Amino acid sequence: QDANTTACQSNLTMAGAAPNNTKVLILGGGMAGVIAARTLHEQGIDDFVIVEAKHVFGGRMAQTTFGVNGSQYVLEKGPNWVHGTQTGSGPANPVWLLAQKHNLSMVQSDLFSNICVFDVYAIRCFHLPFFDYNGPNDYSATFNASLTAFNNAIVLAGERWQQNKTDLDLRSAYNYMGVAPKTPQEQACEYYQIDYDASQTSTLAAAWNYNYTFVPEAGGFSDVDMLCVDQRGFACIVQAEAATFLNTSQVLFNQIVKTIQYNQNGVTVQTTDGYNLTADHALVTFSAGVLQNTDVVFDPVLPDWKREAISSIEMPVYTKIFLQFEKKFWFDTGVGLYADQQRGRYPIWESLDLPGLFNGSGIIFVTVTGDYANYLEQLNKNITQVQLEVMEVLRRMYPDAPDPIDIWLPMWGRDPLFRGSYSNWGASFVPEHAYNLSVPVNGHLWFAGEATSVKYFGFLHGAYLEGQNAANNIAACIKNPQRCPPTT
Ligand SMILES: Cc1cc2nc3c(=O)[nH]c(=O)nc-3n(C[C@H](O)[C@H](O)[C@H](O)COP(=O)(O)OP(=O)(O)OC[C@H]3O[C@@H](n4cnc5c(N)ncnc54)[C@H](O)[C@@H]3O)c2cc1C
Repeated sequence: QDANTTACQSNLTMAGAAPNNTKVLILGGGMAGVIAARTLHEQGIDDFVIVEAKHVFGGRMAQTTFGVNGSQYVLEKGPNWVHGTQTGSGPANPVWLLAQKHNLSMVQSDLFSNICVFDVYAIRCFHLPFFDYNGPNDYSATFNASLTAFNNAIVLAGERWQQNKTDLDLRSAYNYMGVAPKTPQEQACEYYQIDYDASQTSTLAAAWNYNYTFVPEAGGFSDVDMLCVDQRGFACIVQAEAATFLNTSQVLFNQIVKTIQYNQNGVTVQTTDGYNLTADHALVTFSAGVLQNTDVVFDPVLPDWKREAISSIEMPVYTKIFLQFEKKFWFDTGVGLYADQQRGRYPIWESLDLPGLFNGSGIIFVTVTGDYANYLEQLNKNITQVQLEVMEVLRRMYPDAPDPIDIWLPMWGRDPLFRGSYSNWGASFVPEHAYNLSVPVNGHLWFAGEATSVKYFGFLHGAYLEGQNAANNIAACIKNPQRCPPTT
């Protein structure tokens, strides 16, 4: 564990004693779980315990210390951006507010064309360079056409939503609009707009996928993205927030929940260490990927409508592969796009060796998603093979590229605490599924997390708002039984 992270978490690195009986068990200490706990506290309810498998808060907000001795940096293996900030006096992204409260170091980046760096003189923006398997190739016109097609698909999705029409997957929406990316360059551009964000191939991503976060007119925040470069780690904002209101007796770290028994009176949770925790209510904040697998057993099994909703959401993998070189030899922009003959093969390259970021670090990372990320997980950390493939691509972009001095990648799909990176609506995931994901079972078993957010699924702010909302509902039920959900 990084010393920096421990500092963010203050005295909460100690696990508390197992409680006998509490009003609420909060299962999972990611963004949703910690904000749910804070909300209960704000509501005057402190009789709760957070049960977390790891020994720190943050969940998918997790970092690694990467690089050779003497040149190491704390990098984010999970979320890196606050997506959407605030427009004028409109609603503010609560994660943006939390980041400011805890003085998180961030840099503004424009994922769709360039990255802007603030230095002492000015704001400087750099433009996206393009490559394919023959080296540099300026297909910026194709990129712009692809951006227009994507924006048109979003408008179309919004119109269909307003008219109560069924969702279209993006492939169908593109066909409908007469857009059919065929060449490697066209497909790389399409990948940049779709798969890079939704972590899934365009045939599976729902067309109304992006309507809220970036669009203030639709109730979202703004189209500004802020990249976290804080060496305490992005998770610091959750850990430092937890330290403002929690005490050690409200936290049980290093406990993996194995079984959740529930009935019309309450909930009993068993952990792999043999703890039996009882409570009036339990709030499950585990990822959709965890719930789709058998890592946690519900007794009795969850009702059909709940299992259908959990099974219907996509939980694809998004993998960043970090590389460090003796010194930088690549583009001066934030992002470079590579078009391979195989769609999705090492397409998005992001430089961290920039003024305002980690200048002089020699670090670049390449992101793969969906099927290709699954393939990398099948290689099971065969880093030699990954390096061979990545370098084959990088040398198509830069024939004289030397070997890296360090390389690392996480395994989100294989991790039993996550089983994927973040949720995404497939075209067969209908609004009723979204509603059913968050609806409590038997009046005592509650659900929250990024996946239960209809407007902001996949995002940190979705997890934040869902944790807050569920805790407010639990508090209302505790204070007034007439406001409890039905027990059937
Ligand atoms: C690679 C990647 C990139 C991302 N990029 C961004 C981004 O740039 N911006 C953005 O807004 N979002 C991004 N996200 C999504 C964001 O990370 C999530 O939306 C958010 O962190 C989810 O929070 P949560 O509380 O719902 O779930 P989690 O963070 O998954 O919290 C659940 C907690 O439950 C714990 N747990 C699981 N199983 C058990 C068990 N059996 N027993 C006990 N504890 C258990 C886990 O350890 C975890 O702490 C990214 C995610 C990934 C993986």
